[in-house]
Amino acid sequence: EKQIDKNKKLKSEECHDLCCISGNIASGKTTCLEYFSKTSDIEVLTEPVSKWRNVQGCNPLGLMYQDPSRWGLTLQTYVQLTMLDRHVLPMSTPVRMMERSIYSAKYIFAENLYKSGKMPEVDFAVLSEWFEWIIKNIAIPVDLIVYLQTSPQTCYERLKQRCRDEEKVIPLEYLESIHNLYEDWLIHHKSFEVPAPVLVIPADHDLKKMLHQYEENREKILMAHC
Ligand SMILES: Nc1ncnc2c1ncn2[C@@H]1O[C@H](COP(=O)(O)OP(=O)(O)O)[C@@H](O)[C@H]1O
Ligand SMILES: Cc1cn([C@H]2C[C@H](O)[C@@H](COP(=O)(O)O)O2)c(=O)[nH]c1=O
Repeated sequence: EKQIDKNKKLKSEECHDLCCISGNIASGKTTCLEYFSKTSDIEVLTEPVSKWRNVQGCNPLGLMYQDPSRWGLTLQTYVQLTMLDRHVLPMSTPVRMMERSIYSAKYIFAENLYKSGKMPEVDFAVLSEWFEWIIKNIAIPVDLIVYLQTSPQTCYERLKQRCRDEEKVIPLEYLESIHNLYEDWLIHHKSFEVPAPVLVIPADHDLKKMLHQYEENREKILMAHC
């Protein structure tokens, strides 16, 4: 009976659900979103990486990896803007799945640049003031964070296999830092406030096992808010 109620609610206009798929670089977020995009009544928003690689003919992602101290703020400001743009898009389906969020851009990537000494204090202060203003003045509801939990080594192998030009300079240590920041935030609750409940999915497995796990968690993911 509870199940029928949930299904009714899912179909009704009132029930909207935003689920953010989070995890390290090359952890399998896009692959996960592609899988769920085959479900009807779900809107899937992947990260606008193509914009980060090409804004009016410039490539802030590539520039950041070449010279993080000079271009970190430029990239993170643009990431913050494009994430915000995604968050405020009116929802046209009962469920939206989105790759990462404005929170992970700030709490993981900007934080990593700053903590590793690659973002100057003044840049981090300006970015932080922008971020604080946004989350104070604009509603950014998130109902569930799905954390694809991988080892940095797995991501390193998948990253090499995907072979994005800009990312060829990424060493394993970079993925380890990102991993530790994710773990401190979403698992150990040691750093920043977590804006929604977290569903942890172990994601070192092969694709077949991953798809099986997505099926097992389908209801939790798609009905987080209902
Ligand atoms: N479970 C998996 N096992 C092996 N390779 C995978 C798996 N999931 C994704 N991949 C591959 O790893 C690379 C990164 O996956 P992707 O979904 O683009 O990650 P993300 O969006 O998190 O950066 C891609 O080449 C993808 O085909
Ligand atoms: C959110 C965010 C991302 N990046 C970088 C990290 C990766 O190189 C790409 C995103 O790729 P993924 O395969 O989807 O993880 O963008 C960044 O530098 N800063 C950020 O805030």
